[in-house]
Amino acid sequence: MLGFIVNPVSGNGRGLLVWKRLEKELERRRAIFRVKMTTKQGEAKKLAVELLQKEEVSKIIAVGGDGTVNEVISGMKKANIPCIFGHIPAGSGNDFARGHSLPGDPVAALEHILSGMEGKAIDLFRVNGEIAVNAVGAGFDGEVARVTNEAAYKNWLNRWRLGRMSYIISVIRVFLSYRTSRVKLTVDGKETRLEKVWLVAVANIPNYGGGMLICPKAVPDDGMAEVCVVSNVSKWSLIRAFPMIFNGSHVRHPGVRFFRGKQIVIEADRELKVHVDGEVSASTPITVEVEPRSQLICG
Ligand SMILES: Nc1ncnc2c1ncn2[C@@H]1O[C@H](COP(=O)(O)OP(=O)(O)OP(=O)(O)O)[C@@H](O)[C@H]1O
Repeated sequence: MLGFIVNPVSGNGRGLLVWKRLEKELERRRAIFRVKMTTKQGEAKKLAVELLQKEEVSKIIAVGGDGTVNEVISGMKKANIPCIFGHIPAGSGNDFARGHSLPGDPVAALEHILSGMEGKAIDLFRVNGEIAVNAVGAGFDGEVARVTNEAAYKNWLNRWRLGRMSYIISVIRVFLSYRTSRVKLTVDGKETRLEKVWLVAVANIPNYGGGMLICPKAVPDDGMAEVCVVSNVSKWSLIRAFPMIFNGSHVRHPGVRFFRGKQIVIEADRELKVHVDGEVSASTPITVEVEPRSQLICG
């Protein structure tokens, strides 16, 4: 049996519309399924645990965006009952879907899940005990995630289906006031001292923040995390270089450095906000550990 967890508010309401289409399609195919709708933040994790413990599901499918993907996989790991994860993208960013080349159209994505193929194993990260599926970011982008979450304009813009706009406003607000920091980065025991750091991103897939290619060489099943550091760049040089991140050409910029490893420790001279798959959850210091090929996905 298939278990669906739907975030109806993902993608500014797209989650619910996508589910209505899928429900019709599942009924037409006489598929046997259970569905659970989230009613608040964080609930998808609990629902995944319930589906695994109380129903005999062979696959759990998250309908929503990257926040929902994170919560559902976190629940699956918490329940510790092996099960294949499937995803139907209905969020605003959908980095997981892009990073794993999943179909964007909901019915095509369902077809893909129903096709019965064996799951493929992907790496997960553990960040101070919590699960990360796509990426973790400390510094500038952690602060952007915090400001967006707390902003009064977020709900207002969401109501008008302009969720992306609130993110852009937050980027500009944080950019104007952001102070860089000193960071000690330890990758598999090897320390590097970094000055004037804007951000440290640790990625499992190349895609980031809904369309950026922060770590173009990240591979989701190689047992390694790819680390991108942006440091020693002035504000104006950063503005000029920013568009390069959309096609991955920032890799040649002198202010951008990459590292790779299985265990990444980020410490800073002040507390830096950290986002995990786009949701603010921690502050530095953090330890990111790769859990190699620890989740099966329909991919
Ligand atoms: N019923 C609900 N009401 C309010 N928030 C919810 C509800 N259900 C889930 N959430 C929260 O909505 C947030 C956003 O969900 P999600 O990330 O799936 O969508 P998105 O932000 O539109 O997409 P993306 O992350 O791909 O940009 C998550 O933090 C989740 O916990």
